[in-house]
Amino acid sequence: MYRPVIGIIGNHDILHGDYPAYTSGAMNAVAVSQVSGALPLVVPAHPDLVDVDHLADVCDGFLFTGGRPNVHPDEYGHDETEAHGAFDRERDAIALPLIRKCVERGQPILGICRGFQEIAVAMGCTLHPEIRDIPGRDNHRMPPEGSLEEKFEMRHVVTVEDGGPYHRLWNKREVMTNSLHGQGILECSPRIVIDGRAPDTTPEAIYIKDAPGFTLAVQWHPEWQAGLDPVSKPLFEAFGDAARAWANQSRPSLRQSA
Ligand SMILES: N[C@@H](CCC(=O)NCCCC(=O)O)C(=O)O
Repeated sequence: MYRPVIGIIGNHDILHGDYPAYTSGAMNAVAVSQVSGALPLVVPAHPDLVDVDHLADVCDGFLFTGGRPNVHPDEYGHDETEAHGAFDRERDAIALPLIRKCVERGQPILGICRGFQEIAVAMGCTLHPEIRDIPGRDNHRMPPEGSLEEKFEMRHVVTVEDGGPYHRLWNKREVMTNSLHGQGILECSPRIVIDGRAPDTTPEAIYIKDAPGFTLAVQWHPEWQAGLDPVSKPLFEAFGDAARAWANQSRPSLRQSA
């Protein structure tokens, strides 16, 4: 079976105190390779190094991963405040136009956490820098200390719409998810459908209205134990199927030679 190429849009990082690197958590690559059945390609998301049109032609789909830096509020018309924390302007400069390009041409995208927020902003939503400060909302951040198991522990239910794409994927309307974010969607744009919410109403699962391709994005981290988790596995499998279908349609010669 042809393994489509999935570009992984990760982060600009500093390793060992001073060594600049373009990184993505290993669990993203594992999920893409072993669950989506695709070739994972980590992309250095910097406009001096890659261009969006070239990337879109090289890859069959894109995973927009989690990442601690926040989308810069300039991208949705808000002023920068201390609560916004750190940024990755270079990733913003690649991710947002790439999302718009993929949506326009029907190329599959999957958004995780920061990636979910990028997809929302690229389609016109605004973000709140710290959703736990909104009255009635819970703290969705990960515990500051603890093992990976503790950080990625299941924390709350997400309820999805009856008959929507997530309901069809899981054949159930309530699923348990982890939670490792501080920001969240504040004002939703007409292009984004909020399909799933946490019990405190925080948007957790979205897709893009009238998009010709796969555009699912979740605020939690399905890459955690993606091959075992009954919620993550169908999500990554469906993403891989969509990327394979894109490759079949856009690059049949590559597929036949594989
Ligand atoms: N910065 C955003 C997004 C949070 C997010 O993606 N967290 C993942 C952290 C894991 C990692 O470093 O990859 C927010 O806080 O809302």
